[in-house]
Amino acid sequence: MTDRLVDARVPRDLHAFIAGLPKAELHVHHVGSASPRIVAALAARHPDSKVPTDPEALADYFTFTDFAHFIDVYLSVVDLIRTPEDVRLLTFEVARDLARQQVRYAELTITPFSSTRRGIDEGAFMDAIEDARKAAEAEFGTVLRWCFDIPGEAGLESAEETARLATDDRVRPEGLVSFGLGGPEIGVPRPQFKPYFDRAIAAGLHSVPHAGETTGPETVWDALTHLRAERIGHGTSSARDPKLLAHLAEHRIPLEVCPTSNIATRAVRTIDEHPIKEFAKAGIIVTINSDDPPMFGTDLNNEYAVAARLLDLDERGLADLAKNAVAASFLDEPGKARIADEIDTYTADWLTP
Ligand SMILES: Nc1ncnc2c1ncn2[C@@H]1O[C@H](CCC(=O)c2cccc(C(=O)O)c2)[C@@H](O)[C@H]1O
Ligand SMILES: [Zn+2]
Repeated sequence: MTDRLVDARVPRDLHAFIAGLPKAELHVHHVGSASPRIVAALAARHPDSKVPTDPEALADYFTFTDFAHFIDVYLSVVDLIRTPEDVRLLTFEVARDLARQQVRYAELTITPFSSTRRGIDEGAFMDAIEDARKAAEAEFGTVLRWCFDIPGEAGLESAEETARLATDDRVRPEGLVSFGLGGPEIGVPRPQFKPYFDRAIAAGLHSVPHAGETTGPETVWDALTHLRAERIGHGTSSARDPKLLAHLAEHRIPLEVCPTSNIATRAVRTIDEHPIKEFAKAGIIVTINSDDPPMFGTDLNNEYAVAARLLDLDERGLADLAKNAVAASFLDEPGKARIADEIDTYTADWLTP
């Protein structure tokens, strides 16, 4: 973690505990994870790009006026990924950044439609992510799995293409575990995506749409009812609907909470107004995630520090948060047990005088 990311209101020893804590990341975007180092490597290959490579200029470039502005900037980074070798580099280097934070398991949200529509061959794209996944697991020990998401604003054509790539046995990659829906929510009603989620679920994939990030709780209800969501990406506006909070708690639907993201995209005004505490109080399974970490000037460790402050957690509370993510993941049971044991051993050792 760089110093820029150290929340001074969290004690240093808690930062150190978080830095070494084995973790699972359930909500992080592939392209949105391109660090300045990765952006510079890609921009060197494609010098006509408008994305700045100097870290200071990049930090400015990654300051957003609203959600629509964020998506515009996001798509300019998507434009940097033009070849299967770019895809492989991005994926492998993202795994390196996760491994450095002791992330043992990550579900990476990938938008294959954005790459295939830009002319990358679908088979070569799948080979690139799978090759990087296997190489990363061998080199770093970090297990990667994929969530393919529909960029909803790109229309039903993108839904059809994403569903095809996720369900056709000849193309779908081995590491694919779930199906999602991202991008702006305003003007992009969730129910229209039901047939595509039905196909993905029938093919054995888990349903993990974004909902309630930039619109109200009704979008979360829609994601539950029409898309059969098993976890909700963000779900921030659920806090405005007590019945929904009770439903999420009762049905054990975890929220993928990304606190700093919500401030950076201006979905929430200030970090102290973030509803994470209401979620925890309502008995909802809260998981902590980073979304698009370099774009939001954060990383997963910093998100745990933010959560520690907002939820007033000590080491045991942080270990429980990390175990929430492991339990809510789509890893197999032996894999989950292995990481949960590692979290317990690490925490017990840390707390032993
Ligand atoms: N916080 C976030 N909340 C929601 N989504 C987020 C977040 N962070 C990252 N994303 C990603 O942004 C993509 C958006 C891409 C998109 O809208 C679009 C529209 C039209 C054309 C094209 C194209 O590619 O040509 C793409 C989503 O698919 C999602 O994976
Ligand atoms: Zn997201």
